[in-house]
Amino acid sequence: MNLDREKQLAAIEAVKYVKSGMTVGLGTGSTAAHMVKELGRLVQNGLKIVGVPSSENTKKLAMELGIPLTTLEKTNAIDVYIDGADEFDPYMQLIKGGGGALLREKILTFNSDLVIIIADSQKEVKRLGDFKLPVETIPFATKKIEQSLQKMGLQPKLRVKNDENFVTDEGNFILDLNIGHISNIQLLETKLKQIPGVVETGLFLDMADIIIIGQGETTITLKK
Ligand SMILES: O=C(CO)[C@H](O)[C@H](O)COP(=O)(O)O
Repeated sequence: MNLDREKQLAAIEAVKYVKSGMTVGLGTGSTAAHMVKELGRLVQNGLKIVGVPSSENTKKLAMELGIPLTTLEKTNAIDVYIDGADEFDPYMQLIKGGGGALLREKILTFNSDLVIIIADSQKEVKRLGDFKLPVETIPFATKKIEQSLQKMGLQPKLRVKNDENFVTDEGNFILDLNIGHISNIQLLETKLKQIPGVVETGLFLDMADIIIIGQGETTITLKK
């Protein structure tokens, strides 16, 4: 099974929803990078779009490919947002944030008319929770949040990169939580958001309209 090829096929399929004149939200990660590259190719061939990147990495890639960009504050509406996911379940609920861009990703998702998730076949799970749930936290509060989450049995782990705390594009930290196969995911989201200093979680509940999954040499599409 070639997972990278599956990501690419899902990305190519998703880009078919993009038409000239649209404002397109650009996700982050290796699957989203395939989508940005495909859009770049189409832009070279005359597609007229404006992109809103969800991270500095995606911004850099899109600029290299000649995709015109704007910012969220300057745009009226995002027609379609395309991004990857770390896990999705049969109810189209997601865990995102493995790449650390969950805050901007969730903001773009919330502000988009159509949300398309693209994934390789390994991202599909019966129940969310094998992937460690990323939670973005304000540095000032992170130690205390960590203690609260420890008491909740969620085994928080401060994300580290190159021996330093991982810092998001918004200047925050990330705690990765072991949520297990928790039954009430909505309640967990509510509880996490109630902790002062928690900026956002990687639970994307009821946010995806379409999920396109690469499966071998083909794709499968789930719709809400
Ligand atoms: O949420 C994300 C980044 O914050 C990514 O979409 C998620 O981590 C999937 O990444 P990849 O496509 O590389 O598997």
